[in-house]
Amino acid sequence: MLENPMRKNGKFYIGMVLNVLEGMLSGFNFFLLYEVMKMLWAGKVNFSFLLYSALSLAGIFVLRIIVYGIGYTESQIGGAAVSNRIRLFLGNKIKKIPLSRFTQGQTGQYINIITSDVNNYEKILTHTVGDLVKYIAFCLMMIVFVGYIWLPGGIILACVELVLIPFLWLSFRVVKKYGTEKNKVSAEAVSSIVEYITGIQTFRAYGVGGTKNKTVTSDLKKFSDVSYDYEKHGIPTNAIQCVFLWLGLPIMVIAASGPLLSGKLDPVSYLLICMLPMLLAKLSDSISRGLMSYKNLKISRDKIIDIINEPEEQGSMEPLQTATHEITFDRVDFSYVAEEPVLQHISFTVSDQKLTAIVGDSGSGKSTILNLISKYYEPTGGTISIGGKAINHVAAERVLEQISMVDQDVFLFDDTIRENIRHARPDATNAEIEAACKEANCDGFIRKMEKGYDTPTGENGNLLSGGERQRLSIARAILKNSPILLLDEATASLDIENELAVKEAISNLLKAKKTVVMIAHTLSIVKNADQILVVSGGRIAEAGTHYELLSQNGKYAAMWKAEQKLSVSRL
Ligand SMILES: Nc1ncnc2c1ncn2[C@@H]1O[C@H](COP(=O)(O)OP(=O)(O)OP(=O)(O)O)[C@@H](O)[C@H]1O
Repeated sequence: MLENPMRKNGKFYIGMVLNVLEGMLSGFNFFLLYEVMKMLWAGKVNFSFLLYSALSLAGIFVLRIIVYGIGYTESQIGGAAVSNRIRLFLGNKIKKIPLSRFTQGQTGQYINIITSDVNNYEKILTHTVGDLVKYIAFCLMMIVFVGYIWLPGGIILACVELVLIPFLWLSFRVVKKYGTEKNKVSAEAVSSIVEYITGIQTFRAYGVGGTKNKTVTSDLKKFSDVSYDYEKHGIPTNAIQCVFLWLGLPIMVIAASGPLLSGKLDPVSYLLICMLPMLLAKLSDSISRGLMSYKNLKISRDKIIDIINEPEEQGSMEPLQTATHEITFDRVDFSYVAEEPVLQHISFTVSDQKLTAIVGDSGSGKSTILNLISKYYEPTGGTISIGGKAINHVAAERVLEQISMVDQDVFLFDDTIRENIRHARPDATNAEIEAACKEANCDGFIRKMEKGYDTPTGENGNLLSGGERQRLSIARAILKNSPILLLDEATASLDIENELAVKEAISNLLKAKKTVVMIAHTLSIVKNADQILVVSGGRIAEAGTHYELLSQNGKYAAMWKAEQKLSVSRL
C-alpha cells in the first residue's frame, strides 16, 4: 500500500511540543513578576532579590528564544517536508489520472490544488498549528495563574473562554459555506486565466482579446465578490465575540472587589487579576482567528485529499506483447458527454503492417478513433484489440509504448531541439537523433540555426514554424520506431515549401513496415492506402481501397470528385 503523503513527520511533532513549551514559558513570566510585585508592595526588596529576579526573567527569555528557534525550525522543516512529499505524490498521481478527466475546468482545479492549496496546507503545518498550540498553552497558563492567586478568578476566566465555543461554531459555518465557494470560484478563475494566457495569440489575432478579457475579469470579480461575502458574514460574529471576551474585565473587577475589601485579596493580586482579562481577550481573539484560518485552510487539505483519492487508470502493467499489431474495433461505442454518442457500433480491422486511412467530414469522429486506440479515452461499449488482445484491461502506458503519434497539435517542451526529440526514446544517442531528423526532413533547418541541435525551441515550440514543429514530431516518431503509427495528416494549413517537406517526411516515415492509421484531410495522399475508412456521423459509411470506393460511387467518390474539381479550379 502507498504511503499516505499527508502523514506528519517527527520534526513536525517536535516543533509542536516546543511551541507548547514556549507558550508555557511565556505564562511562567507572570508567576515570577507576581512574586516581585508582592515583595515591592511589602517593601522587602533588596538588590540581591532584584538581581535574582532580573536574571531569572532573562534566563526564561533566553530559554524561550532557544525553544522558539528550535521549535520554529523544526516545524518549518517538518511542515515543508510534508508539503514536499505531497507535491511529489500529486505530480505522480496526475500521471495516473485518466486523461478524460483533464477537461478545461478540471485543469484549473488541478492547478489550483497543486499550487495554491498545497501552499495553504504548508501554511497550516508550518505556521497556523504551531501558533495555535502556543497561544492555547499561554492562555491556559494565564488561567492557571489567576486560579493560583484566586481560584474563583480562574474559574471566571475559564467560563469567559467557553463563550468562544458557540461563536466559533457560527464562524466555522461561515468558513464552510463561503470558504468552499471561494475555493471553487478561485479554481474557475485559474481556468479562465490559463485559457486566456494559452490562447492569447489567437485572441489577439482575431481581435477577441477584449471579450475574453471580460470573461477573466468577470471570473475575478466573482472571486472578489465571494471574498467580500465571506468577510461580510464573518464580521458580525467576530465583533460580538470580541465584546463577550472583553466582558471578562468588568466581571473580574466587580467579582474580585468583595475579597479585596474583606482583605482576602491583597492589592497586588487584585491589580494583576484585573489586568489579565485584557491580555486574555487579545489572546483569545488571536486563537479564534487562528482556528478560523485553520478551518479555512482545511478546505485546501480536503481538496488535496480529493485528488489523492481520485480513481486511477486501471489496467495491467504487464508489457503488451503480441505477435502482430493489427487493430480491431468490435462494435465500439463512445461519447464524450453522456447521451451524445460520437461513435456508434463501429467495427473494422486495421491489418498488421498495412496503411489504413480514415477520411470523412469534419466532426465525424476521426480523431476520436485515434484517441481510443491510444487509450486517451475508454470506449463506452464494444472492444478494441491490438494483435488479438483486448486492450481494455491493459494500462494506457503499456499500450502507448506500442504507438507513435504524429498529430496536428505538436507539443514541445521549453528545451533544446535535441532534448525535445529525445523524449521519444530517452536512451537514444545523438547520432540516432540526428539520423531520425534527416529522415524527417528537419536536419537541414536545424543545422542552419545558430546553435544547431542545441537551439532552444521556446515555450511550446513558439520559436519554430508550424511545418518545422510537425517535422520534429515526425522525427520523434521515427526515433521511437514503435510498431503502430497513428498519424493525423494536416498539411493543408502549411505553405507550399513546408507542405512538400512534411509530405516527404511522412513518406519516409511510412517506408518502415508498420501498422499505420492515418487521418487524411486531402484524398490525394491516401490513394495508395491499403484500406480507406470513410467515417460519417460516427459510423463507418464505406470501407475499401481507393478504386473499390470510386466504383461504389458513394460518399468517397463524391469527396474525390469535389477535391479534383477544386484542384483543377485552383490551376
Ligand atoms: N473532448 C471533447 N469533449 C466533448 N466533445 C468532443 C471532444 N472532442 C471532440 N468532441 C466532439 O466529438 C465529435 C467528433 O470529434 P472528432 O475530433 O473526433 O472529429 P474529427 O472527425 O476528427 O474532426 P476534424 O476533422 O475536424 O478534426 C465532434 O462533434 C466534436 O465536437
